[in-house]
Amino acid sequence: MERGDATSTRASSATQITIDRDRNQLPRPGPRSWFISAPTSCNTMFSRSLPRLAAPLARQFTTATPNHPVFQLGRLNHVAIAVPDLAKSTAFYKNVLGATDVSESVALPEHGVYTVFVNLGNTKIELLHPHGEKSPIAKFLERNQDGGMHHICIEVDDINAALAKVTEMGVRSLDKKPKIGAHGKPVVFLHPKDCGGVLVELEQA
Ligand SMILES: C[C@@H](C(=O)O)C(=O)SCCNC(=O)CCNC(=O)[C@H](O)C(C)(C)COP(=O)(O)OP(=O)(O)OC[C@H]1O[C@@H](n2cnc3c(N)ncnc32)[C@H](O)[C@@H]1OP(=O)(O)O
Repeated sequence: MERGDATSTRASSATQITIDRDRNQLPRPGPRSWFISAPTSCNTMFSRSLPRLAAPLARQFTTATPNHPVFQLGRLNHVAIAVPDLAKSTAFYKNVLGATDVSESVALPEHGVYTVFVNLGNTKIELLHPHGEKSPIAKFLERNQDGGMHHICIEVDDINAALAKVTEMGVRSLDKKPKIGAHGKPVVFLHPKDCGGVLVELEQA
């Protein structure tokens, strides 16, 4: 069922949600299931976005207990760009665009990348270059030989709560547990196919 079908199949949606809540479980993860499954934490948002739904259904949502801890989304930490030539791309931001706060190249073998951070003040650009033969960005660079935008990183205040919520809503994370990312803080990556075609990194701020 697509999001636009919600009002026309109101009765079946309500039944589904009630069954899921009563079993204390949510619908199985699957493509786009998080648009329609309305887990308990989104109940207020869901009911606001469909104000014409019957009032008893909205009240039923707001009294339910979330199955996961609550977390807050923060600012955009960085936009990562995979590049075939790290020195050349660093020079572009430094010498052509005039960036003044540019880090040295740092090897992160546990992530299979070298990174350079270009600090713009309001956010950062992370230049990524493959490190080692099993780099997770190698295939990406094979497909995008001039380089390209690889992921975005958004801060959260509680990475475990964020991971629990996205998992509950059917979004695949690429690791079962958070890893320590480029800033020495826990991170998780979310599958680009579940995030509108963009690889999304969440970082605990
Ligand atoms: C240091 C740290 C930090 O900032 O803290 C980092 O940056 S580490 C940065 C490097 N680490 C990571 O990226 C870790 C998470 N990444 C991964 O686990 C992987 O790279 C995946 C995202 C699962 C992709 O894996 P893999 O390349 O083996 O899969 P694949 O080539 O078969 O791709 C599967 C589908 O996803 C798409 N796809 C692959 N990478 C993508 C990306 N970056 N953005 C958007 N779409 C992407 C492909 O086009 C393909 O779509 P089609 O099927 O339609 O063709």
